[in-house]
Amino acid sequence: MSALFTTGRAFLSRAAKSAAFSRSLSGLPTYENIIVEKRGKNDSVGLIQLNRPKALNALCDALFDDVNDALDKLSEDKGVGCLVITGNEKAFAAGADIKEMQNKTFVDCASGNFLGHWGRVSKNRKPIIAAVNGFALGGGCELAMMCDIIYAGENAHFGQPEILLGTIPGAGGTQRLPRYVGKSLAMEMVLTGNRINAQTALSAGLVSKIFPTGRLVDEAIKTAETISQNSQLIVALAKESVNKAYETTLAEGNEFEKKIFHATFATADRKEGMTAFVEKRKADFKNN
Ligand SMILES: C=CC(=O)SCCNC(=O)CCNC(=O)[C@H](O)C(C)(C)COP(=O)(O)OP(=O)(O)OC[C@H]1O[C@@H](n2cnc3c(N)ncnc32)[C@H](O)[C@@H]1OP(=O)(O)O
Repeated sequence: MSALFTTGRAFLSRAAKSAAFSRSLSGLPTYENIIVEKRGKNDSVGLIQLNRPKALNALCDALFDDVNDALDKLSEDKGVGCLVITGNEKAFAAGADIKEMQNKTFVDCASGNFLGHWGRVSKNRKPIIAAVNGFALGGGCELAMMCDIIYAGENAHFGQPEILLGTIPGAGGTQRLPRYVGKSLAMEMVLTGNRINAQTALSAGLVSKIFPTGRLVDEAIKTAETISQNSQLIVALAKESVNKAYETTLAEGNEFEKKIFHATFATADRKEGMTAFVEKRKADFKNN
């Protein structure tokens, strides 16, 4: 067992203990494949930790069902303003579960819309930060890219190695990756299966910040807490507007943004934010 793995297990067992404690306070359900907690000031951050360490958090169907259920619960929770998804220190997630899909046929995939339920992560209205330590490969890299912000630990590695398994990415790897890191690097990653490290991911634009491995999750929670202090209503509109930039032409995107900007003037939070500035006090947003 490597020193790194020992550290990862220690991290997990600490997280598991604190999860058990906070679950009893928060009323969040327990899951087989993930640990869910509320963290940060006023429990305003929902933390989802992928928890299949023996399989390097391979994304089996049941794990994704757990993630989707937790996202639903946290999205309904008015006290939670931002979410963080993480793994452990060895792996964020090593991809879709190869053992689970090894014997699937085309008919199984097409008729069951295999991986279709993964897309719900990117449709969530609340912002999601991926805190990536260790391997983020295949579906693991795609899961990180479905989130709104990616922070990486110094030991993070990103890759789309599906080509080595005789297949291609199936949850956005050939679509999101070129938009984030450019065509040349994305093409090289997808066609060779080679991984990039955290530093390359930072300079190419896949991640916005790198932190020491042990500090990563706390830093992601800090940012999530900052986001949670803003109006949830306006945060959701801002997220929608930034995402529009990836779905439309520049002119259409600018038009959309202007309309949403005008729409914020119909909210009490916009009035409160500007009044608080003029009165030199902190805004007290009510999410309306
Ligand atoms: C959308 C499509 C996809 O995502 S396809 C999957 C893409 N991902 C991959 O191809 C990565 C596969 N994993 C690896 O290449 C390696 O595990 C590694 C480089 C991530 C780590 O290597 P290491 O030597 O450190 O660990 P092991 O290979 O011994 O793995 C430990 C344990 O985890 C199981 N495992 C790892 N990845 C997966 C996976 N994607 N699906 C299912 N299981 C996985 C691996 O089999 C080992 O378990 P064991 O019981 O010992 O067989």
